[in-house]
Amino acid sequence: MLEKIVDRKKEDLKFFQLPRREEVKPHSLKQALAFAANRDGIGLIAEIKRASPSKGVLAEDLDVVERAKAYEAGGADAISVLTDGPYFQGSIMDLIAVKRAVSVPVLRKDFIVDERQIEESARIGADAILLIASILEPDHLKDMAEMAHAVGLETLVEVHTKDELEQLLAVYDPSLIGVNNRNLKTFATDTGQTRALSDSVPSDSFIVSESGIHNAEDVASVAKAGAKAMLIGERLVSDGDPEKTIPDLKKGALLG
Ligand SMILES: O=P(O)(O)OC[C@@H](O)[C@@H](O)c1c[nH]c2ccccc12
Repeated sequence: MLEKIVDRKKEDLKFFQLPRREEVKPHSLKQALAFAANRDGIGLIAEIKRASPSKGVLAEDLDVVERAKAYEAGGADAISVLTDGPYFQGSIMDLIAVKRAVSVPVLRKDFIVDERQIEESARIGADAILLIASILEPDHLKDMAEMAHAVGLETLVEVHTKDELEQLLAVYDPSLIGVNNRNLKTFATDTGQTRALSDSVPSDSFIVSESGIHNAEDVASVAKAGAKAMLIGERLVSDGDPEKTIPDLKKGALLG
């Protein structure tokens, strides 16, 4: 599946055009998450996605601006916006609209494989981008991260397995490491993955646990495993009252 997504991305990049630059104020993802980890025990990146390859349509008629404002009002420390069109029904317009509407940092979630997407991310006002270790060779990932930093973007580097993490750490030491709890072959999620990888993460890196977090027990488990932040999509995108759900989820960090 990941291969299919990346092939389609490369195909679409043949028609790439740079958007005009948004005049927006930058906000640091890392600072926001570190602040929240101290205050609440864990930081939260709340995600906006209409659909996903594993679950199909989650929220087709989603009003992304209204949802982003509700996330912010509920206490989300940052917002992630899926900008992939073919598989997640998102677009850079979603990110532009969200960034204009909130004052928490905004993460661009996409399949970044080409340096032009980095300049694009900076122009649309993203504060940070996701770089996925399973689609970029370690050296390439390092180059892309450095290019991103040079244009003022922060990076969240996502790994799925211990092997991937160790190969990456041999060449590059990211300060924000996302552990994806989703097995990309089966799509199954297991929050235990965060625990399985946390010992291999350098102590000065910040762990963001991603995927499959649905309730306060899941939050407690990833917090105990050493995650300083979590990325939650599905659970929040279809929630009737995210302003109430977000504080309830965060309380999980104080359990057990
Ligand atoms: O909806 P969930 O299970 O809460 O997961 C959110 C997020 O982790 C997931 O959307 C994600 C993690 N890594 C990605 C890479 C690309 C697209 C999406 C993702």
